Amino acid sequence: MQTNARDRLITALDVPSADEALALVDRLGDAVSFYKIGMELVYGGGGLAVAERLVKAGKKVFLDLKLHDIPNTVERATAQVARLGVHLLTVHGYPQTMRAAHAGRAGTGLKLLAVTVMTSYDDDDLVAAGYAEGVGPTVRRRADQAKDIGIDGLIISPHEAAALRAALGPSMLLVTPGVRPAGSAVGDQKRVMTPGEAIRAGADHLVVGRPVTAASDPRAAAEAIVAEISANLTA
Ligand SMILES: O=C(O)c1cc(=O)[nH]c(=O)n1[C@@H]1O[C@H](COP(=O)(O)O)[C@@H](O)[C@H]1O
Repeated sequence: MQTNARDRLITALDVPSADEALALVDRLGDAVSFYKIGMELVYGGGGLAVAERLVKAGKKVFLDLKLHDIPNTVERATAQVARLGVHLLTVHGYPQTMRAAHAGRAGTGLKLLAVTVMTSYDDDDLVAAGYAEGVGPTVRRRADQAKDIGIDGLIISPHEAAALRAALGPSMLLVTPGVRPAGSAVGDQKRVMTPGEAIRAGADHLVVGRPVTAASDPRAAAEAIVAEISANLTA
C-alpha cells in the first residue's frame, strides 16, 4: 500500500445513503484517494455497492464493519468481504475473532485491522464496561495479540501510536481515528490529536470524518489535512 501524504488520509463516508456518498465523493474529487465505508452507509442501503464502485474507480476502500461474532460466522463473513475487492476490514480485537478473520481472508489481498479500544473511550468508560485495566494496557494487550495472530494493522488513537510503533516495529499498520484539525469540534471523541501530531507519533493513516464531511468546503478541508500530513512527514 502506498504511503504518500494523500493516501494517509482516510475520509469516513459517514452519510446515510449511496446518493449522498457519491455526491460527496464527486465533490472531493482527487483530493481524497482513500475512503472508509461504515455501518451508517451499509445499513442505510447501498454501502457495499458504493465500496465496489469506488474500488473500480481506483480509490482505496476500508470497509469498517467491526466484525465480532462466533468464529464460524466471522470467518465466513470475512471471506465474503474479501470478494468485494476492498483493501481493509475492521474486526474487534478479541483473539478468537481475530483468528477467525485471519482464516477467512486466507489467500486474498484483504488486510485486517483490529479495533483495540474505541477512541471515544477513556479509562472510566473501560471500568464502566467491566474492564480491570485502563486504556493503555488494554490497547497494548490487544496489539500484541493481533501481532501474534498475523493481523495487518490496528485501530488506535494517536495517543498510543508512538509507544506501539516502538514496540511493534514498522510493519504493523497504525490507523488512527480521533483526529481533529486545530480548532475543530471534538464531538464524541475523547483521545484526539491534530493530523500533524498523529503523523509525528507514527500513524500510517488518519481516519477523519466530520471535520471533512461536515465542512462548508469538504474539498478544502481534505486538502488542508493532506497539506498538514505532508508538512509533518517531511519535518
Ligand atoms: O473503526 C473506526 O474506524 C473507528 C474506531 C474508533 O475507535 N474510533 C472511531 O472514531 N472510528 C471511526 O472513525 C470515524 C471518525 O469520525 P469523526 O469523529 O467524524 O472524525 C467514524 O467513522 C468512526 O466510526
